Amino acid sequence: TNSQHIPYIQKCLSLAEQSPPRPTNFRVGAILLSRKDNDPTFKDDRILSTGYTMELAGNTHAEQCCFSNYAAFHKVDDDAVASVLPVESGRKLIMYVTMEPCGKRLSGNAPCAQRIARTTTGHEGIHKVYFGVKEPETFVGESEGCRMLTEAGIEWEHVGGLEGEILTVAFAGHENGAEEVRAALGDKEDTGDVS
Ligand SMILES: Nc1nc(=O)c(N)c(NC[C@H](O)[C@H](O)[C@H](O)COP(=O)(O)O)[nH]1
Ligand SMILES: [Zn+2]
Repeated sequence: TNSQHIPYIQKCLSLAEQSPPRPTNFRVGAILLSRKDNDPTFKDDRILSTGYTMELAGNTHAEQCCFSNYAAFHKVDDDAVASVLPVESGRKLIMYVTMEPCGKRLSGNAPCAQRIARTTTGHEGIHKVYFGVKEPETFVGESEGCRMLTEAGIEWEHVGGLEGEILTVAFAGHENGAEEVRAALGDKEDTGDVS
């Protein structure tokens, strides 16, 4: 069941709530952790880094800040973060994000799915990404993040149950945020069963 992932999505949501509201992006929170294989209790999880949208200067994304915070702690440039991520036999690197990592950014900055994929170039890197909601179509239409992760051989999983809370936080800086939340949630119903 995905209930064991909910506490992490909720922690990411608390991070997202620290993000300054803007109409030009979503407020998102991210956590990077190391998890022992075959440990369903998660009691040996090690949080490596966290990030939220615009935590760091400039037009920064939650996942981008998560990596950048980790790179800074280990005194390397952002683009060298893969080289300082832990590689431990019997453990995997896992990321939790309130929203599907972006596959395209209107700003043209490197999308987070690409940043996550790059951790596996020449290194073990991120094994799996859990997120609480697919990216709404507001900025880029049909989201590409999951496809990019799959192409990079990175697993991903949608952890359902908190979509309303996540979208309400994400859209807080938007002119008609509540309406956009309803629309985004409504999209889900369209794709759901037709009972
Ligand atoms: N996963 C994710 N984490 C974030 O921290 C964030 N802000 C977005 N947002 C996705 C959205 O598609 C982009 O915010 C817009 O496409 C505008 O692009 P910029 O953010 O200006 O580069 N998505
Ligand atoms: Zn992003």
